[in-house]
Amino acid sequence: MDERIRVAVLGAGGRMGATVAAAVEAAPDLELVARLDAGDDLARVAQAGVQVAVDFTVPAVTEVNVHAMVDAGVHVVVGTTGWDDAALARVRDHLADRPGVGVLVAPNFAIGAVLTMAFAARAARWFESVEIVELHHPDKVDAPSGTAAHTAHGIAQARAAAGLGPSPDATTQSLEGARGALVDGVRVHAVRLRGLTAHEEVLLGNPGEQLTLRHDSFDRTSFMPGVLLAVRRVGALPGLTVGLEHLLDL
Ligand SMILES: NC(=O)C1=CN([C@@H]2O[C@H](COP(=O)(O)OP(=O)(O)OC[C@H]3O[C@@H](n4cnc5c(N)ncnc54)[C@H](OP(=O)(O)O)[C@@H]3O)[C@@H](O)[C@H]2O)C=CC1
Ligand SMILES: O=C(O)C1=N[C@H](C(=O)O)C[C@H](O)C1
Repeated sequence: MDERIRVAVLGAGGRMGATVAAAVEAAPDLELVARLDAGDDLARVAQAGVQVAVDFTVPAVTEVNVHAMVDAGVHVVVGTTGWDDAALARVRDHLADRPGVGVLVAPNFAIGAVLTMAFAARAARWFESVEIVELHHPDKVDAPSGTAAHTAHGIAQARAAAGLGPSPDATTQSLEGARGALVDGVRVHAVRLRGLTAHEEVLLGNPGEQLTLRHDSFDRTSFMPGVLLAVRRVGALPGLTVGLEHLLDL
């Protein structure tokens, strides 16, 4: 009997979807049984006997896809960005009615990026100032990146737990946007530049010193070990899991 996990890729024609499809095809314990793109009927997933669907689509459709997969009893690994607390809460509620089904949403599957987020949260309480710069290819549709938002969230939680207020900033006059966007009270700056793939810097400052944490994804293959790990593990993680860090024993 074939024991391979039956996988579907949603957004299979996209930059990430095509890379994931190739990685699944190359994995001996996984079987790619469906590739879907915009306009394809999601019912094809259930018809193909899919066990795990991987969603790398666009922020506007990813939540609809996840609810459809959960209704079909299919576990889901989500890399698409654009998720906010309200959307995650709706998925959590939905999963309460579907015991045994797992959904894992991760803003970044690159191991180094996950570690950068963890290190940033760990370091945050020791620094007076912090700002995030994320740098991406210019075909990206959302800003700031999901990774930067997740990084800011972890830093904000750590600073709040340590009783730290906002980073000092005497700016009273500025052009709109010059100081970036505030995400959970943390300044985030988004760069879009041809030649880049996916990069992030976390700048932490104290009087007389600075710590810079930087991660670079030079190629989309950097995300594949994390995606495949999630595909293999999501079936044993009922309910909603947010972030690959929960699978890395950090
Ligand atoms: N978590 C992580 O580690 C990473 C996350 N990402 C995120 O993944 C997402 C995709 O990125 P990327 O691959 O670069 O984007 P692309 O635009 O290259 O790919 C998106 C794909 O989704 C397709 N699509 C659109 N609507 C649907 C639908 N309803 N059902 C199925 N497919 C659909 C698009 O088709 P069409 O073009 O025909 O509309 C396109 O092929 C983004 O949110 C990005 O931020 C990216 C890299 C890593
Ligand atoms: O669109 C991308 O390319 C990426 N998107 C994710 C994000 O928004 O954080 C992950 C990675 O940065 C690449």
